[in-house]
Amino acid sequence: MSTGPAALADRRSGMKQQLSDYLELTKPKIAVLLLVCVAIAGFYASGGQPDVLRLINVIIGTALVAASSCVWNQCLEVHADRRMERTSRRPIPSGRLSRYSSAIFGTLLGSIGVAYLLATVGWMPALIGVLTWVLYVCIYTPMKQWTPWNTTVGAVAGALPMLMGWLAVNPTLDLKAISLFAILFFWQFPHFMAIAWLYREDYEKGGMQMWSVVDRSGTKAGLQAVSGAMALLLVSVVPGLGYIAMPNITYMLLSLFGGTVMLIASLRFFTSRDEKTARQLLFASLLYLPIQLGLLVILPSGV
Ligand code: HEM
Ligand SMILES: CC(C)=CCC/C(C)=C/CC/C(C)=C/COP(=O)(O)OP(=O)(O)O
Repeated sequence: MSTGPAALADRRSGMKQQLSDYLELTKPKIAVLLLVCVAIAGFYASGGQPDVLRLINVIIGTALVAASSCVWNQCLEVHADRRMERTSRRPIPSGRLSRYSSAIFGTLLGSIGVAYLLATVGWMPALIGVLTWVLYVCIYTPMKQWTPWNTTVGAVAGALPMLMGWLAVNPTLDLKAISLFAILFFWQFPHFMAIAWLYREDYEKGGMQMWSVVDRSGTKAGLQAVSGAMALLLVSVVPGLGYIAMPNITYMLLSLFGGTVMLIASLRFFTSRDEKTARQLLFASLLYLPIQLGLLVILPSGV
């Protein structure tokens, strides 16, 4: 084996590339927003006075289990990912990482994550973590090839981590916990229908049965976005109700405003269905979620 400076530099850059490939497998951008949501759920569940260590622990455990689910998702979807432009350069379809080593990596992440959750925040968040993993990897992932209802199942998997954050600090799932779950659940319809429309040709190539593929006119994707945004507008107000005698009016008004922006963006997408309205809706969705949930941190008196 060559040990000259050039060979050493080559080996170092190869290792760097591998590390960045393994990181890419965990879909870190989605994970960041998801973990912000988990943190806010935990903060909100504690009535604004969180046990910081428990909060950090549930974030770490959820990050590991979510990363594992994303790795396994890509191990199972390699053939479809290879056919789609958006995903063809991912580490497994492009041949930079093997399916085998990725599956081992995903299994390690998941096992450590579940053990970590069990050891630090108890069995309830750990159980929801396992259920979410199974829902995402074993049900949602294959379902994408069968039916457009896959998004509804994916949205349950996307929203369940809210309950992990909640249950880590509060063992009772009440109306506020359910409203947090519902906010994240309904948010995903406008978020994803914009994406499903933008990448409809790609999804078709990958054999994915999204609403934008089974109905090429885009009417059904538009309707799903608008229905999701309407439901989102309604449920986002619920955390402001607090005790009936003391509703958090500021929170409720700001929620109505944010929800209306999402609804208008969804309606524009429904009526025009072009690149511009879809991109605007996707952008609005990515801005809306951290702001909406941030209101629960800034204006906690509605708890
Ligand atoms: C049915 C559920 C969901 C589906 C099918 C979905 C799908 C996707 C896809 C395909 C992209 C990539 C878009 C692109 O490359 O332009 C994306 C972007 C994104 N998603 Fe979702 N998503 C879902 C739920 C979620 C959830 C629950 C979160 C976090 C709370 C989330 C956060 C994000 C973020 C932050 C981005 C932008 C990342 C980037 O720029 O690559 N998504 N989503
Ligand atoms: C704790 C735990 C297990 C959390 C998992 C939560 C999680 C990763 C939710 C993601 C929601 C979702 C359906 C994303 C899109 O995946 P996709 O497969 O449609 O995206 P792709 O086409 O880019 O691969």
